[in-house]
Amino acid sequence: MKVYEKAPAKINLSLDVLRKREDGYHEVEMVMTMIDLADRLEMRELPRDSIVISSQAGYIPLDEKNLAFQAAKLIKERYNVRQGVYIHLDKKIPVAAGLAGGSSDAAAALRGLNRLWNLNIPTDELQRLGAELGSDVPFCVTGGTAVARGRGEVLEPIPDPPQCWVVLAKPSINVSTADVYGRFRVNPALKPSTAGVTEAIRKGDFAAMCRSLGNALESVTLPLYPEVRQIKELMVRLGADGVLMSGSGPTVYALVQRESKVARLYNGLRGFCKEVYAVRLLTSTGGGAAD
Ligand SMILES: C[C@@](CO)(OP(=O)(O)O)[C@H](O)COP(=O)(O)OP(=O)(O)OC[C@H]1O[C@@H](n2ccc(N)nc2=O)[C@H](O)[C@@H]1O
Ligand SMILES: Nc1ncnc2c1ncn2[C@@H]1O[C@H](COP(=O)(O)OP(=O)(O)O)[C@@H](O)[C@H]1O
Repeated sequence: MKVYEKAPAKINLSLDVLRKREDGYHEVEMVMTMIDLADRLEMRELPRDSIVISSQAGYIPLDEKNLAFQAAKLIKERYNVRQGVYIHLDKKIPVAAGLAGGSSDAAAALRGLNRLWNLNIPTDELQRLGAELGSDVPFCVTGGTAVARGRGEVLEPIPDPPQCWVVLAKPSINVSTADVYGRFRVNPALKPSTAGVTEAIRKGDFAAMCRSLGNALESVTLPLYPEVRQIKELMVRLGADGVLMSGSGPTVYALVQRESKVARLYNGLRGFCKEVYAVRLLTSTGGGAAD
């Protein structure tokens, strides 16, 4: 038997870092939503009891460092599954980009293996397992739009944002999430308004949502990598309605509602950056391409 799962990328519409905790993680408050840029996972039973990962992408680990491998190992151990699995990852989400590609693959593996092995694990338990794999995995288990607190695993679902285009540009630099959090210092003068974003979303007010976008981790990543700031500035010049770095970066996204602006942004960014994508938000009310 085979199962397939789509693993979409997330963007952070707001990301506030409240304080460093004693366990080394940071207490966050962020608004996350999914976009229609996704990896695809195929999961197939193996006759022997092992986990095998393959991918067309040459630049991700295929051993126990792969988050989909870790998800399979965790679920096998906890539910005493003696069957093996072959997982193929069709990678489309750029790696180490601030888009939670690995986390979404792990979440998709949890959902898919729950089906493949008929385990009937409830969603909240899949999220608890996900939290053992990474802070963004619980959100990726359900997707949608949510305020995430704690280290990212305490989730409050909220309505989807007003539908729009998302034009993303990933500069070819590698940013380590742990390094960015490690360098972060709380600055009350640079406090993103999670309440502003959620209020705008609840009112369906696209312009107010764009005005409220904010990411505290920009205070670390922008000074370290000037090209990230340059891309933000270019996006504004090219007519973006709202612009923000996602997660710890380095990907920057522009939100636009008018389709006529998308080609202008896409082409303008392509002159500056090799990896540029134009996609829709993945909302439940349509607009995101279904599988
Ligand atoms: C910044 C965010 C925003 O959505 O996304 P990305 O940039 O990774 O996409 C997340 O908080 C990243 O979540 P994730 O990538 O799952 O992080 P984890 O694997 O759990 O942790 C990697 C490292 O980041 C730091 N970390 C992570 C989350 C958190 N709330 N506080 C932290 O200090 C820790 O040093 C940890 O060792
Ligand atoms: N399935 C996977 N896809 C992408 N990266 C993975 C995967 N499994 C493990 N990794 C590793 O996780 C790290 C972070 O990748 P990713 O989740 O794409 O970034 P981010 O947390 O910035 O969104 C990379 O260094 C990569 O080698």
